[in-house]
Amino acid sequence: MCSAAAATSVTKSNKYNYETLKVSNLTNYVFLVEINRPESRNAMNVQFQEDMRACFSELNNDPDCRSVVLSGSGKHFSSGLHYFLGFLLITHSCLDLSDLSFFSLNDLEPGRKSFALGKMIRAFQESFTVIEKCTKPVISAVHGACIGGGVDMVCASDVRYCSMDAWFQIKEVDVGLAADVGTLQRLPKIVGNESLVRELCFTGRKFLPDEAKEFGFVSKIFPDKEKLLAGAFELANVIASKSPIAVQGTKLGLIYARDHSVTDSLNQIALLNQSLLQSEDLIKAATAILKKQKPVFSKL
Ligand SMILES: CC/C=C\C=C\CC(=O)SCCNC(=O)CCNC(=O)[C@H](O)C(C)(C)COP(=O)(O)OP(=O)(O)OC[C@H]1O[C@@H](n2cnc3c(N)ncnc32)[C@H](O)[C@@H]1OP(=O)(O)O
Repeated sequence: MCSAAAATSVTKSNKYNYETLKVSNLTNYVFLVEINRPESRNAMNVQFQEDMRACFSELNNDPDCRSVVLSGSGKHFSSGLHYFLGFLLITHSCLDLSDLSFFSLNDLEPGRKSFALGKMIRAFQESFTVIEKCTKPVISAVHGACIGGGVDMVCASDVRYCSMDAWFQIKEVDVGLAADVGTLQRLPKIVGNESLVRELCFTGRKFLPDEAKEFGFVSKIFPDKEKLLAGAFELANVIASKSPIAVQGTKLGLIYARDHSVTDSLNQIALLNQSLLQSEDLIKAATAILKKQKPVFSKL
């Protein structure tokens, strides 16, 4: 079993060097991504969004990565949207990423102001959608608070585990906005209980691990953060030991099926597998079963 302490930091290479994320390469193709702004309880700022987009696109292309554990450093998983960004939303100001100056959208006429806000929202959305676009399974390991943007983030991951001290809050209504970066779109499909989803989204009430597990938001609860990470790494290692062709084809199939009809999804998987069934991984897996050996799959 892997521990957080056994993680090898890969920040020495330029590849995974981020201001707001700490990326470590665990053994056997497993990566750990930690939101690394503990002083603000991992609040999500503009730099964080940029780092997320870059990091998950890199992980997606990295043949040495087969599964990812997503965690938060310090006391909480994430306090959600950074206060300052909330303030910018209220004042309708924008950060110009080319020269890091602020400009007021209020100087724009309504049509242009509306397009500028749309662009900003889509950039926010993409910083979590990259988790879904990454074909390597992502396991969220939540401890402490997981608020607003934190819930949006874990909704985009493949598996959600938490520790006993975790709590969740879809807090957007309390800050005067309709959640617009993934919770309203993904949560109903995760939970399958529209009545409960609406209750949680309309009220912003906190929910705790036992309730989250009861309605299928998290699949396992661990006594503390250390055991949570150990459990998440154990799962990530099992996934990483399988054929990467099979695992990544499965993620593509599951996400497609979530968003399309059964007929369309059967067609999609037939088209995908008419290519993937020609992989050497099938022979390797079958031979290993017959010989009672552990298969070793090539990098993908
Ligand atoms: C990319 C995002 C896209 C979509 C966003 C969707 C909307 C939302 O996320 S709405 C939710 C907004 N978040 C909140 O309302 C949470 C506010 N924070 C808290 O409730 C608490 O801080 C806490 C997370 C429960 C943690 O409590 P505690 O452990 O007692 O720490 P504090 O003393 O409260 O805070 C320590 C330190 O962190 C700063 N901080 C906390 N949250 C944020 C934040 N969201 N943004 C910026 N900074 C934050 C807090 O100000 C403290 O700073 P000091 O300098 O030490 O005073």
